[in-house]
Amino acid sequence: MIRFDGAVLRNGGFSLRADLTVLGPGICAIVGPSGAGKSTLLLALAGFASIGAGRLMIGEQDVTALPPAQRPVSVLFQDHNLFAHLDVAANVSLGLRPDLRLNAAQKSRVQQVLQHTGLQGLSARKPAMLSGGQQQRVAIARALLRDRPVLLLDEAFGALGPGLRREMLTLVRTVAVEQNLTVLMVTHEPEDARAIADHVLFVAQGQVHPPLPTAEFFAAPPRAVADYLGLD
Ligand SMILES: Nc1ncnc2c1ncn2[C@@H]1O[C@H](COP(=O)(O)OP(=O)(O)OP(=O)(O)O)[C@@H](O)[C@H]1O
Repeated sequence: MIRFDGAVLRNGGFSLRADLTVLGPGICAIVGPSGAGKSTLLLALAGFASIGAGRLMIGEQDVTALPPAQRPVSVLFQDHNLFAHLDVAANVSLGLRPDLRLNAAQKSRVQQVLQHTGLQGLSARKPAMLSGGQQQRVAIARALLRDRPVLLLDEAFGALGPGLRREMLTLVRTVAVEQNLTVLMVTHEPEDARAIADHVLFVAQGQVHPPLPTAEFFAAPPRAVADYLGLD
């Protein structure tokens, strides 16, 4: 469970009000107009944007003042930040140990995750020898190894074609269910939300609106959402 209590999220001169609960585990899509504050919301969850008032709870923990590395959160941005000089296995292993000194059990977990993300045959390749989708899978594999209960995706699949995009969404869904994750996923594609989200959360007009069940969000959208979706 994620809860913002009367929170004001700050990103430079921009501020965003948030007073809501996201129930987990499950997938919550974040939609809204460009510049509304969707990334700011994820940055605040990850600890990279400050919370100027109120508080943020993740599970039973008040994380309002916790630095990013100590939060129970892993983040995947569109720019997947792989290290060019490290092969796939090493890039993924960074999720477990930044110094790459893995014991046998940890090495076997890396192999498991590589298999799960369909990368087992590619573990010795450097990122430059991978397709965009394969690179994104490496980034997902690394995020999954971090074993944090909350996964944040910021337009993580925006650069992929429709087939790969669907494949990645399915992978996220599968892994979220298997690992009991709470996933918050910013997307510009309402179809992504329809495809895998349990809830949809709308960000607009300086405010994060409470999440609605996906079917309800699309079937009976509030006025501002209908405008955003281009419905009459
Ligand atoms: N470092 C910053 N300093 C000042 N203002 C910022 C900073 N980063 C973002 N902003 C502003 O904060 C507002 C929210 O930005 P944010 O990136 O959260 O929106 P978004 O909904 O994710 O947008 P998009 O869909 O276009 O990616 C925007 O008006 C943006 O110009």
